[in-house]
Amino acid sequence: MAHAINTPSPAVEPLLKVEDLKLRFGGVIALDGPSFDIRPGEVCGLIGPNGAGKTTTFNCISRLYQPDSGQITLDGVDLLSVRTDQISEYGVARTFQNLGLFGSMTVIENVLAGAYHRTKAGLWASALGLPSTRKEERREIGRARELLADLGLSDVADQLAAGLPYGTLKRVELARALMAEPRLLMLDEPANGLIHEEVMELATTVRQLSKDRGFAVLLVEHHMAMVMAVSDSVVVLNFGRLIAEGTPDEVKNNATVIQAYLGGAA
Ligand SMILES: Nc1ncnc2c1ncn2[C@@H]1O[C@H](COP(=O)(O)OP(=O)(O)OP(=O)(O)O)[C@@H](O)[C@H]1O
Repeated sequence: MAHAINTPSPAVEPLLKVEDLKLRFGGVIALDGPSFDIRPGEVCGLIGPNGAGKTTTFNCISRLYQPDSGQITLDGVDLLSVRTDQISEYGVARTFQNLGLFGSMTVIENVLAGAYHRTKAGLWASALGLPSTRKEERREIGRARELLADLGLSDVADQLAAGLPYGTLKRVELARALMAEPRLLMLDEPANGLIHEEVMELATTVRQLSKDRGFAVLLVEHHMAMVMAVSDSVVVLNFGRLIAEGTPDEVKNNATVIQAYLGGAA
């Protein structure tokens, strides 16, 4: 079966390694040493009760926060020495809880904006319409149209983003992140604002694209059905510490996890 063949094997070297992260905000210990790995083509769900440290971990990896100590490496590269505005060059793409799209641009223009760090010419040369950039631009437009087709968005490609249904915009944002051809895609609560059917559809799409294209996914999400459906591995935090890690089934049946979600201390 495709699923069994594509599920990452433990023999594959991790792409992302997070080791012993510590971060304190004044008197609050937000992260108290979690460590975990994600392999290429693997979807990793990061869960935990409110205040567990999920967003803080996400923000350390996406370089919005600098941990007090610990290590984060992507394919051996020290991500902690990389600035937020450089992470896409290292193969990390992310989506935002409140959509980072431009309403006054068309869907395809928004998706193309995800590619500019990859083009040799860059945004300004393209804006000036220099002949040397036109060939590259045509290639990028072709890629954007393919991605839009993969995400079922061909019909809205030339429409303005403003006014499109929220579920559609979530897919546009995903397409834009994938335009950068990331090795690690980071999703920040993608289920937010979607109805259950849309969430499960998005879960299937993310899982399929990750397997087909071989990129890893870090998913921070409260929607348990989505996390359990999409993840190869699940990492559970509570009070800034890693309390469990395993397959969705292992984590679902873990007594410490159940206790943490019922409100008790781990
Ligand atoms: N910028 C900040 N300043 C001060 N404290 C913070 C900051 N960011 C997070 N914290 C604290 O760090 C702890 C971990 O927060 P974090 O947002 O990472 O948890 P979370 O698991 O994402 O929670 P939620 O599910 O509610 O979003 C919490 O106690 C939170 O109040």
